[in-house]
Amino acid sequence: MQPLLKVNNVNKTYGKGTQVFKALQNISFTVDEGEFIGVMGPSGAGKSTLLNVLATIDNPTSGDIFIGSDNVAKMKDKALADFRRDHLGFIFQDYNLLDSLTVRENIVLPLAIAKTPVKEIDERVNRIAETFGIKDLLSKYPYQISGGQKQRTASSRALVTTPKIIFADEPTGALDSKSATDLLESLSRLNETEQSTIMMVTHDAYAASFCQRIIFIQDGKLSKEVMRGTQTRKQFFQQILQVLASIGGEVNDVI
Ligand SMILES: Nc1ncnc2c1ncn2[C@@H]1O[C@H](COP(=O)(O)OP(=O)(O)OP(=O)(O)O)[C@@H](O)[C@H]1O
Repeated sequence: MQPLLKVNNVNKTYGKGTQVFKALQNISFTVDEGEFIGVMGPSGAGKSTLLNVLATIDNPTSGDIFIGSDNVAKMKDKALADFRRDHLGFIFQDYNLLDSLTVRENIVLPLAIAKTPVKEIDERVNRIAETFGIKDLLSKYPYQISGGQKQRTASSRALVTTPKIIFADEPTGALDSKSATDLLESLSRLNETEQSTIMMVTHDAYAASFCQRIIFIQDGKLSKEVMRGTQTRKQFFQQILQVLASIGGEVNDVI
């Protein structure tokens, strides 16, 4: 597998003068194409900051971030906005759906902006709605569907443009356990069948156990890394709990 994401010596500081706070310090790692990688760590460790910097939502203070052959850390605003629209997908905890649009219209939005032909739009929407199990909901409005269904709609919208990489920040944070499992299984399936590259921040060991690899952040630095390898998901879950206990992260002991 080729590295798709290359992070070299990334630093992020907030504030100025004596008020400087180092949220990320010398972060370096790579993510292969087709990997499903998790980011974990104690509250305030820098997980969301890292995701936001990699996802071009925030600028690093220094360092390089290659997505494919493009160094997004050095890109200017206009090029960055185009790159974000054309190559990146986002899933947030609070869905960010537009209430005045149907489920279908919400999913179609990024394709319509990219002026995709109608026939192709129909094919793509049907396929992604099938993957996320929301085909019967396409004509409903966000207020008519559950939180889990909203998140599967938001995930469909993030993936319908077949982005190079999907960034998910606590995507199961607001979901009940059944809805969380449905979402995580859909993401895993997509990762396996379409080789989608997914990076997910989560504080939840159960959600993390669906990943192939987890990197742990502590005080803005990379501290540990674990691979699922040939372990079952339950064995991986136990391993993640052990690492969390050793670094003082939150432990969410459900399976
Ligand atoms: N805009 C900002 N200005 C100053 N400090 C910030 C800013 N954003 C984040 N921080 C600080 O940077 C550190 C990392 O924050 P971040 O949100 O990345 O942590 P996290 O690991 O995602 O935490 P949580 O699990 O609680 O969401 C925290 O100490 C936070 O207070």
